[in-house]
Amino acid sequence: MSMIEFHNVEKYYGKFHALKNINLNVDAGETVVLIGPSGSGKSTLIRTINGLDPIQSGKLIVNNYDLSDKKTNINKLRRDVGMVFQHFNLYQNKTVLENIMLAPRIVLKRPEDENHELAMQLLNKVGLANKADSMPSQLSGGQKQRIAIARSLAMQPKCLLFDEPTSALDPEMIDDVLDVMKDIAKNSNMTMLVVTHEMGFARAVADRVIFMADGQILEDDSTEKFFGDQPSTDRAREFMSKISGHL
Ligand SMILES: Nc1ncnc2c1ncn2[C@@H]1O[C@H](COP(=O)(O)OP(=O)(O)OP(=O)(O)O)[C@@H](O)[C@H]1O
Repeated sequence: MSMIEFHNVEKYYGKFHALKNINLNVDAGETVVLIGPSGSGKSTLIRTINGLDPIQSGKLIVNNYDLSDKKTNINKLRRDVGMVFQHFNLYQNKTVLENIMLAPRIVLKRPEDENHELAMQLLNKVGLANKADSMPSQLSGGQKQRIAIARSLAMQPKCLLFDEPTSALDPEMIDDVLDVMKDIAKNSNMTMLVVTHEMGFARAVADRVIFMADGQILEDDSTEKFFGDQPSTDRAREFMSKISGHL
């Protein structure tokens, strides 16, 4: 079953053509990694999926919601499609536990004891149960990102979008965050779309790798093909050789 379908999608920022004729299908439960040079449209593409960036033409269906139709209730869609950002976006004046419990309480009306129990389970899952009563400012970047992931998971979404979740982190923090993401990819049925330069993560858990350049999808390959054979386009081969230090 498809979770995400792009049909001939075009996106402009003013006159700038940011997404060009995007056709993409992601099945429920798939883990897909998006790579490509800076400015190629990766963030724009995943931000269209939960309606953060509107599209101008084509058809975009996410979890059976039609994002090409302006009447679609985006807030309902966002209950099922979570997003983890590069800069965490935690509520600074709320404790870690409150950060995780707030949206399920307000949006899902989850009963308080159940909400608390699930939040604590998620804190355990990301290895930060001892930080429940801390404020975000007391955490390292890697810890903040693990809390942001736990907060997204608390909504029990069907799909999670990650926009360069480790790019703002010190190198020694990155693996802790990637381990949490690998665990989700391996042990849940969630659909995951991840913009990242972490090729080790892509090799370990991605079903597919998508390479973008200049607002277009140039490669959409199985992980085995992308890393096993050479990518088929010159642009992707050139990109991979530039980042080979990270492999
Ligand atoms: N709000 C905006 N208004 C105008 N132009 C934008 C806006 N957001 C992005 N762009 C432009 O769209 C292009 C694609 O940006 P996007 O952030 O999607 O690229 P990216 O592949 O995610 O890059 P990076 O890896 O650097 O984050 C860039 O040229 C960028 O300058």
